[in-house]
Amino acid sequence: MMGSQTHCELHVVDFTDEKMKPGTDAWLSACSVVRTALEEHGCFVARYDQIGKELCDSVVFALEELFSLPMEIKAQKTSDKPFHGYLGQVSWLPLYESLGIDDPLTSQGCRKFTHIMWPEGNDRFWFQFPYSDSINKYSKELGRLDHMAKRMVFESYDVDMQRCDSLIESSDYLLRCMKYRAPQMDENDLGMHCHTDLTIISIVHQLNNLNGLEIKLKDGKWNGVDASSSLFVVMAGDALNVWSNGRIRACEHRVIMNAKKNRYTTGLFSFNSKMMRIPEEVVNEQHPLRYKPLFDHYEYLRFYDKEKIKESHARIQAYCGI
Ligand SMILES: O=C(O)CCC(=O)C(=O)O
Ligand SMILES: [Fe+2]
Repeated sequence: MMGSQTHCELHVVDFTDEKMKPGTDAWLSACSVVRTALEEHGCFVARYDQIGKELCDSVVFALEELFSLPMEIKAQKTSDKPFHGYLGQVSWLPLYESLGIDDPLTSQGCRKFTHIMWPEGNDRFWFQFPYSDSINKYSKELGRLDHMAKRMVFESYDVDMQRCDSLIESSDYLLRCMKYRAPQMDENDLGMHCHTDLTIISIVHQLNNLNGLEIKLKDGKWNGVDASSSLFVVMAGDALNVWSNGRIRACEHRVIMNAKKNRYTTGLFSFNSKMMRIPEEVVNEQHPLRYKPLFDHYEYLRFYDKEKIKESHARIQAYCGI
């Protein structure tokens, strides 16, 4: 599965630009790039330097410790929602392991997770120098990027900013932490099969600078994304496809493990805790209403759990198509 290119075919939005604030020309033109990118490929690459190498290193160190815990301990992180708990030792994804941290933008969320992994009250790992609060700090910065991306999407379709604020306020977050070990001689290089996420937006970061994430472009070609501490892939999930009345594509992506070392990635996943309504601004003559106008995100997750429909279009259509 060789031959994918770097991120050059994907749209890049530069959040390191000081002028990137609502109301500026830089912001306005970014809004239009974001909309084009999401309609074409379901994602864009964000250049964002608020996290920095040092914080990344400390999160990598934290994940190394976390995944080196015994399997029985990791398996204690369970959840009634798909992909929120521990996943590992999956026969068809032998390289892959993941753990979800609920509510990672708050220090209580991070602490609660710590207590599941270290029930003796071993806060040493999270709260002592040099990793003190690093996961929380890291997640909060990703959260800021998530909010900016959502504002840009709403603005690009001329949807009221108050409705964006209320969507953001009712967003639940999950930090998925992932580890892929290097394949052995007799194993293939598939880290994660092609899929779309069930989220509103997922922000994926190749944390320890090892490539592997590939995006399926509009024309069906696979496009690799360069790993860097300052590059983040902002992907539309199924719920954003529904919100946009099908105009934004849910991003199809996969992971090919060509690294010889353990690869660590994170994804900040957002879900809507309240009913989401398709805004009338995205419905018009050329784009007649495709889905039932009220979308219950957690019911959709339960539907996925029950029906296990792999293909994104078929899944969304079966759940809320009209
Ligand atoms: O690890 C990656 O690069 C992507 C992971 C992913 O797609 C997911 O967890 O949904
Ligand atoms: Fe994904």
